[in-house]
Amino acid sequence: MQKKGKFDYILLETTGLADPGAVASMFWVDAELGSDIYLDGIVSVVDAKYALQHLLEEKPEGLVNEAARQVALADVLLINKTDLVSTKELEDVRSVVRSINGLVKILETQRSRVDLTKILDLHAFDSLSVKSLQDKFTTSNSHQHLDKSIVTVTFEVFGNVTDEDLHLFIQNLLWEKNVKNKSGVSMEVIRLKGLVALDNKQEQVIVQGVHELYDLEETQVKWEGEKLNRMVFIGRHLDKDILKQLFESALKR
Ligand SMILES: Nc1nc2c(ncn2[C@@H]2O[C@H](COP(=O)(O)OP(=O)(O)OP(=O)(O)O)[C@@H](O)[C@H]2O)c(=O)[nH]1
Repeated sequence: MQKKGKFDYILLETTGLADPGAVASMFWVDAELGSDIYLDGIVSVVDAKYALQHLLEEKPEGLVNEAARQVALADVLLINKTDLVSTKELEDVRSVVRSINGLVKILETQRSRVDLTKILDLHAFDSLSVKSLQDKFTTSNSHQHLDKSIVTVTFEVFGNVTDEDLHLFIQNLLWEKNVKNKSGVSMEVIRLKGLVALDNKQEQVIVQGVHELYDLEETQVKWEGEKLNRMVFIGRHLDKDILKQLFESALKR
């Protein structure tokens, strides 16, 4: 790529089978490194007609369903070709997408025609997303449609956590992968978002994670009243009760 001056925006289209998480991780640069580039957000497109077939396809043990992974990582999801399906079929696609990713913003399109302001400048990875995280947090937890499927798990817990205990909680999940579900299978977190209360900070802190990368960012928003930590996990083999218990035990007594 050669161009004088700065780019306004870089849109990177991956191949159909790509894992967007791996690509996103490369661009998710630490703000302190002073890079001009920041990761704005991940947009995925599914075809209304074939989405269910692809999303619900069971892959052999150990293999991931790429379509479901792309939905899991998306900040915005276009359900395209809505003219080719009935209202009921569209509703089914929407509900499966929602069960995989409880945070994603869904847009329904024909010929992928979309208002650009809805897919650019998302700020999905920075502290500006606090408001939207709060708004979205009302989403309920997904019920699993398949045992091995990707789901969204959310919970809220009052309290404070120390910096160290929060890092330990996240690292056990993302790095050590030693947090297991009730069947003894390690939980696999693909995307993580949270609003947390650190014991030594007045402001709300946002946690973001993609694959094994994660980041804590202090926001400008001060806590008011009781501090309610909100966590969202998207991944496989997740168990809400165990995750919540673990987070609770990380909180300061
Ligand atoms: N009926 C209908 N057809 C569409 C729509 N959007 C795209 N198509 C048609 O679908 C065909 C395939 O286009 P796409 O599915 O967009 O193909 P693509 O995503 O570029 O293909 P890959 O990158 O290989 O996945 C083309 O003939 C398009 O004109 C739509 O909303 N409705």
